[in-house]
Amino acid sequence: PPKKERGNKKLAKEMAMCRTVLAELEAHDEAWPFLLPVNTKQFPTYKKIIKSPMDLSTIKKRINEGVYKSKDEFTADMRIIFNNCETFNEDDSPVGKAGHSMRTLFEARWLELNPQ
Ligand SMILES: Cn1cc(C(=O)NCCCNC(=O)c2ccc(F)cc2)ccc1=O
Repeated sequence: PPKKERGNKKLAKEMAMCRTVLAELEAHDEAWPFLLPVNTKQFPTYKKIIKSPMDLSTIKKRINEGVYKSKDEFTADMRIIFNNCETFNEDDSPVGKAGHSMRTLFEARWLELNPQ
């Protein structure tokens, strides 16, 4: 089949995997800080400190709107979530701890589905 068709099939498979991992993270008990964009009325300094806000609902939207051109763009947005969390939260805070465990969960699951 033509290159373009092969590429689209590959991307569809990659996005199906991204959807699977995203759904698993959303279902996790410690996903609550990351399900929606951080409320900047509740946390007024957030916008000043965090230059690239990201959350699981935004990633879901981007998958469904066909924004990602590869699984690497998906993983880059996922890692922004966890890096932002470390920037804004103490490691031993509830949100900080949730961020560390969700990052560990994501990276382990991602490796399972993407043997290097
Ligand atoms: C990533 N991050 C999150 C927070 C944070 O406190 N975020 C949630 C506050 C309250 N929101 C909920 O508890 C909630 C939200 C959605 C949901 F479906 C169920 C519960 C603070 C700093 C930070 O860096």
